[in-house]
Amino acid sequence: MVGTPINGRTRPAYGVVNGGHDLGPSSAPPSNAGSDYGVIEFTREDVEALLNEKAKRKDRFNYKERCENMMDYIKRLKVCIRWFQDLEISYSLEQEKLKSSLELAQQRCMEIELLLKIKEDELNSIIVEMRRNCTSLQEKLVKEESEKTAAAESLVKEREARLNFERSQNTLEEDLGRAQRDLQSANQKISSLNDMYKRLQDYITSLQQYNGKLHSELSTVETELKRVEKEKSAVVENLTMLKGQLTLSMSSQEEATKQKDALASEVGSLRVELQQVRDERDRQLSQVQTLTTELEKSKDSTEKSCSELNNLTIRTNELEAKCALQDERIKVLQEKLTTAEEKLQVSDISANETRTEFEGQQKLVHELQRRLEDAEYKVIVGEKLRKELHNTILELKGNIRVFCRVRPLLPDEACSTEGKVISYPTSMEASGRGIELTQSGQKHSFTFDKVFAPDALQEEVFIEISQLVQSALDGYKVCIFAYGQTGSGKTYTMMGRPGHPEEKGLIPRSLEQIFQAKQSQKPQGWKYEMQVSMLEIYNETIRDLLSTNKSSSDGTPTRVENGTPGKQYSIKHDANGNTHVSDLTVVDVQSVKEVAFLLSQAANSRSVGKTQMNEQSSRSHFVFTLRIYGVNESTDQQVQGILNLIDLAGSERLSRSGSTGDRLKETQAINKSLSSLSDVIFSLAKKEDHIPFRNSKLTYLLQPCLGGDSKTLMFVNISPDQASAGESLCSLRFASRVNACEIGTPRRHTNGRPIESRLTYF
Ligand SMILES: Nc1ncnc2c1ncn2[C@@H]1O[C@H](COP(=O)(O)OP(=O)(O)OP(=O)(O)O)[C@@H](O)[C@H]1O
Repeated sequence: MVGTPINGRTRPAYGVVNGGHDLGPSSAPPSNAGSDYGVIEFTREDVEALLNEKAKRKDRFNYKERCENMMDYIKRLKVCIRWFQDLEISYSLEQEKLKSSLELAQQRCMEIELLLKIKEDELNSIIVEMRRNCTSLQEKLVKEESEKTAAAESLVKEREARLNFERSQNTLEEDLGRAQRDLQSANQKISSLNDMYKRLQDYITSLQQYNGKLHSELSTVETELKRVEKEKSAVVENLTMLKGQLTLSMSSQEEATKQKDALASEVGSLRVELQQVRDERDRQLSQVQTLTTELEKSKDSTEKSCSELNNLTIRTNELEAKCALQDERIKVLQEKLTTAEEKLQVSDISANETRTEFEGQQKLVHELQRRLEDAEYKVIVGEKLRKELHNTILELKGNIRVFCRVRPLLPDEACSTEGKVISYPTSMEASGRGIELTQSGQKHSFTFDKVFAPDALQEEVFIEISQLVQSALDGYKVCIFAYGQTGSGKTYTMMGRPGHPEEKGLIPRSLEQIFQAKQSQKPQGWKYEMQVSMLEIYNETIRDLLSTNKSSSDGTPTRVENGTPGKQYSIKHDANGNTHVSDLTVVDVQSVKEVAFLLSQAANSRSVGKTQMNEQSSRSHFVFTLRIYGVNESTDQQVQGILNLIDLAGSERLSRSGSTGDRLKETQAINKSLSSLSDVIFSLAKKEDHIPFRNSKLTYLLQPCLGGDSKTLMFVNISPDQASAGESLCSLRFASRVNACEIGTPRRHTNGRPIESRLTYF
């Protein structure tokens, strides 16, 4: 029997006992059997070794040994039995152990099965859960996938957007770069502008210096001019004397020339005569010769003709005598000719002398005239340059220009016995620009851009503003307004005296200049369109002076209601600084005549009335606007200019004017609007943040001229009489404030068509 492995070990093989005989005494117990037989390993090899031993010892069998061996063998068998018994016990123990462990294992198995079941249930539930999860996950997955697709799409979009963004970022970066470059260039420009500003300031200073120099040059030129004029008068005197001498010498020269001509003709005739005599003589001589030859021939041939010969001799003698006589005559004539020729030479010399003297004098006169013209030209050029520089300085400064005009004393004022109120400084600096007003013994001095004394003619005044008027044609906004106390000459300055063409004012003269320029610029391709509007502000209400829609008079003999009754004309300024007055009549004009007609129509419609201060006092502010639109067809240039000419109502003191009723209301409205004007001017002069343009219709209308980019000129009209000294001083003070106002640099308007032709640009 072969043992089966238990617990990894080979089970011991039990010896086979064949009736007790088969087992010899040599059969020894297993070698490894312990004395205590605790655990004995009795393997198959041990059994086989025992059997082999038995076989070997068969031959040498003997009983004793066999007994001993048997005994030994039995002993060993006993040991083996005991071992087997122990083994059995241990096996049973083991078996029990195994049983118990099997039971335990079974229990464990059951437990495990139970556990497994639980686990299976758990697993099932988990699986169910998992399936559910799986389904939800699948749903989620589907959702996720759709989301993913959406996300992918949005990613694509995002990418595109990102690309776009990157592109826009790039463009933005480029823009940024450009902007930075622009900024840099702007900074450079700013710095260059600053430099330019500094340079301009230097230029202004140098211009001022130059102006001063020009003034001094002007004075030297003037002294030079005076000297030249003196020289001129001396030269003119000299010239007159020389002219007398020249006339004398010319007459004597003429006589001598006549004598010479007579002598020359006499000499000519004598020469002809002499020639004739010579020819006669030659003819006679040839005759004599032929006769002599004939005579000799006839001498030889015949003596018959002695008588003939005698005759011939006589004739010959006669002819010879004649010849001698003629020779003498020739000699006399030749002498005469020589003396005549000598005389002629003398008269030629004297004529030459006179001519050279005359030519010398003429040269001197020409030289002096040229010098005079040069000096005059220099004076004109110097004055023009001074004006231009002055204008440039003012334009650079951006100031409102102020001209002061003092009117002459009126007949009822002339009787004033008190001292002179107005005087004019004669110093070089202030000449033509300064004015002094004396009030209560105190002298107040003012300087303006130009001061016109009472004797200044309308034409002289206009010459000073003609350049400014021209600017309107060149595309500038120009505003000229007259300010002053009532009766100080504002209307006279702006409109002139009606019915006296030589005293016409700035408005008609400006229009003449503009229309002349319009004509003269035609050959250069310029075409102009002009529009006129006229309004007045009466008692803070705008009235359209060109409106054909008039109602009847309001009771005042000279005042007529204009425009639609009760119509409110509103003033608006657009972004370009143009002013629009709603519904105002705008008339296209082609000639001065048309404008003159409109002016007379407006003058008839104006609010004027008699006051204590002025027989014909303007009771409103009059605003004349000429809008000019020019286009050059050859160069495609466009200009848009505006000329505003304003005759303000006169300021007056209620105490002096003695106004009542309507006049009082008018006076109050006038004073209020003029006081708003002075508020605006003061705010501008102080460079305040808020300028109260809206405080009156007048200031709101004038806003672009006072606070914008137009070329503005104010006339301050002054009355020279003693009684008006207070008002004159106020006007002068106000004017000097105006003069100090900076309104910005005038800007030329060179593009864009005046589309809204029915609106008034101011
Ligand atoms: N430079 C001048 N030469 C001659 N006369 C003048 C001059 N200036 C004004 N006058 C005369 O003075 C008078 C008053 O002038 P004007 O009417 O122009 O004053 P005004 O300032 O317009 O007055 P108001 O504000 O009351 O209308 C008129 O008779 C006018 O002819």
